[in-house]
Amino acid sequence: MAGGGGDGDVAVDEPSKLKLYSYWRSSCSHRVRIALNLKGLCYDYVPVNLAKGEQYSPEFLKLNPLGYVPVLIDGDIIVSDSFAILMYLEEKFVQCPLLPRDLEKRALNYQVANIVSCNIQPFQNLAVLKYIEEKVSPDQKIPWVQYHLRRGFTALEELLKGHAGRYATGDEVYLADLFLAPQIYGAIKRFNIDRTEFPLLLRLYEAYSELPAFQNAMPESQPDSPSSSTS
Ligand SMILES: N[C@@H](CCC(=O)N[C@@H](CS)C(=O)NCC(=O)O)C(=O)O
Repeated sequence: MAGGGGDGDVAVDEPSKLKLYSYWRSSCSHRVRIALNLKGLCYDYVPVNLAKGEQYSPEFLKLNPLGYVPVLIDGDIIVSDSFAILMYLEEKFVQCPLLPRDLEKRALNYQVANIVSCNIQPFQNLAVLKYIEEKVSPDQKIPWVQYHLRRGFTALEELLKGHAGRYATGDEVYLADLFLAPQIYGAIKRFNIDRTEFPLLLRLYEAYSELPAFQNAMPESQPDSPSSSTS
């Protein structure tokens, strides 16, 4: 409750704190964590352990019937899917815009976001990898992800080479960067893509690693990370 002081004061409800259901290694949660940090928004971190199947608990399925993180709670409002969450945050909190005013650049940001979220990330999802492990072969899991990563990254290098500045679409951080940083991180750390194969993406990744909003969103910095000092 805010307010207080004189007898005539009326208690006013404070805006409720944002809550993010997240998993430390989830690239989709990672995108949202970067946006929350960039916009300077405090939030409560609610871990959902995907490795233990907590995404399928009845409580979590009430929030997102698909059983995926991230989910953002803002008071009575529940938003799932990272793209929807990012657009929600963008419209509600105007500071540090995630979309450039220039229409062509804006379209490019949407395009990069969709390449990552539709043509790369779904192929490495836990449920998909489990399916390949069981129905195809455990040995095929990593080559499968690497194939789709290489295909997507090759397109992204080509697409961005005429537009990138310090960041993906110029010298300011925008939506495209929020999708690229977690995806490049995963490609290097989890799926052993050779850093030298994609020089432009590697250069962007190095630029992100200097920004506090990106550093604090890293998987290792999350409370549920096995390497976190707070977990
Ligand atoms: N389009 C959704 C995809 C969400 C998604 O795939 N989340 C993954 C983690 S990055 C997940 O929860 N996977 C759980 C599973 O595969 O069981 C988004 O962008 O939020």
